[in-house]
Formats: sequence, structure tokens, C-alpha cells
Amino acid sequence: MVDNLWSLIQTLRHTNPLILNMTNQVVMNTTANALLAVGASPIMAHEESEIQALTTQADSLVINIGTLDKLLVESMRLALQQAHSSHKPWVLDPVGVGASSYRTETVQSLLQFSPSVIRGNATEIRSLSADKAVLSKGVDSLHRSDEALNTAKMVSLKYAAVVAISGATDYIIDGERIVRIENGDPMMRLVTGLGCTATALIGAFIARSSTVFESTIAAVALLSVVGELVAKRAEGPASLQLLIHDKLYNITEQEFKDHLKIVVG
Ligand SMILES: Nc1ncnc2c1ncn2[C@@H]1O[C@H](COP(=O)(O)OP(=O)(O)O)[C@@H](O)[C@H]1O
Ligand SMILES: Cc1ncsc1CCOP(=O)(O)O
Repeated sequence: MVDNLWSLIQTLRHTNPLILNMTNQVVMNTTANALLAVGASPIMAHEESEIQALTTQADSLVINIGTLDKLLVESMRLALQQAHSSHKPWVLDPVGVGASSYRTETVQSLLQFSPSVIRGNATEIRSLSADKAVLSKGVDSLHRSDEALNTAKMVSLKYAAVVAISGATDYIIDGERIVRIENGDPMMRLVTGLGCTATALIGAFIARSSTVFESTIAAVALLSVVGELVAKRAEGPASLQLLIHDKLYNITEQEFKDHLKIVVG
């Protein structure tokens, strides 16, 4: 498993897939830089009149509702109709779902286009369950990641999607299969958009890979190992952000394999 994950990281570095990001205004710059650092080619766009041309060119799509509005949602629908009919992989980040009924209704409508992967923090994943109201606090998590496991499994089976729950422990779920990653650093919570970065990296890893589950594990593992490695040297959240970008770019096989704490099953 660990060898395979490193090989996916290496492949991404050399294949330069084009990732179309329809994402929020907070993280556009940082996620574009993270994608470049791992070898992908990002484009951030949302205008309806160009979205079909860009979807045609892209190897995968990242759909993130962090700062949604009606025009953006219309463009997302157009792109996803096309991605769905041409079997293009795409990842959904339901940022802040549950915090407003508009977010919840939008996410439910986007889920109909069959995401390959859904990634969120525990509160966001719990909020995907239609049959229970979940206490929310904006874009932050109020729950431990293990508290979202039941919903994640249900959502994974219902939409035939891989689900990633982020937090102190990261989980990646594919129906009955489950992987746990115990890396990262608590300071990562103080950098806005690192969850969105995880989602964008998933978009890059699934772009040209036939194994969505392993690709999602590779993306989550890479970011959490990188965060853990550089947190020791960070003076605070701002330098942590910069150090993460550098380490995404130059992490070695030895560093990755020596630090990854992964449990399968
Ligand atoms: N308390 C923590 N301890 C260790 N790593 C963490 C912690 N919280 C978050 N992380 C790391 O930060 C990444 C982003 O997670 P998270 O902060 O939950 O996303 P979001 O921004 O969507 O809320 C995780 O995948 C994990 O690697
Ligand atoms: C603060 C904020 N507000 C709307 S989107 C956003 C960024 C959220 O990023 P993440 O979900 O990765 O913390």
C-alpha cells in the first residue's frame, strides 16, 4: 500500500493533469499553488459561457461551495452535467454544509451528478445525512472525525463515492473499506483552507488514475504527512502555510514512508 501511494505521488509529478477548480474566493490562490507544487496544472474559473470548453479540456473537476452564490451554482451544474455524461472524475467539498439551508439544498442537488469523491470535516460529512439535523459552526468542525463514520459509510454506498473525513485522524471510506491516517498537526486547523487544499489534491490524484480509493488516500496522506513534517519548524500558522507548499514540492520517498501512519481496515 505505502509503495503504491508513493508511486501515485511520483506519477502525478510527471503527468501534469489539468484541474478545473470551481472553488471559493478564500482559497483560490493557495489551492492553485498547492496543485502546482505537486505537479498538477490548475485553472480557476466559473463563468458560464466558458465552463463547457474548460470542462472538456480538464482531466478532473474540483467543486467547492465555500463562497457559493446563484451564478456560481448554475455554472457548477452546467459543468457537472457534462462531467457526469463524459465520466470525468470530480471531487465535491461541501464547505459549511449544514450552516444554512441554501448550502444544504445546493449540496443535495450537486450530489445527483455522482461525485467520485466527497471530502469534508466531520461536521460537514455528518450534515450530508438528510434525516438528521446537525449542529454547525460556519466552516469549522464541531465533531471528531470518527463521529462521522456512520454517515460517511452511508453516503459512500448511496452515491457510490469515496468519502474522506478530515480532522486529527483522517478517514477514507469506500463502502465497506476504510483507511485511517494518523498524521498532521493541530496547528493545521489555524491555516484557512487546508481542508480545501486536501480536496484540490484529491482532484489532482484522481485525474488520470483508475483507482479513486487509493488516489484519495495518497492525496490525504501526502498533505497530512507534509503538515506534520514542517509543523516542527513553523513559527505559527503563516509560516506553516508556506512550509507546506515547499514540502509538497520537495518531499522525498524516505520522508513520506518513514512518517506515514496508516491503518487499513
Ligand atoms: N487536530 C489535528 N491534528 C492533526 N492534524 C490535523 C488536525 N486538524 C486538522 N489536521 C490536518 O489538517 C487537514 C485538514 O483538516 P481540517 O482542518 O479538518 O479541514 P477543514 O479545513 O475542512 O475543516 C487534515 O486532513 C489533517 O491532516
Ligand atoms: C473561511 C471560509 N469561508 C468560506 S470558505 C472558507 C475557507 C474554508 O476552508 P476550509 O474548509 O478548508 O477550512
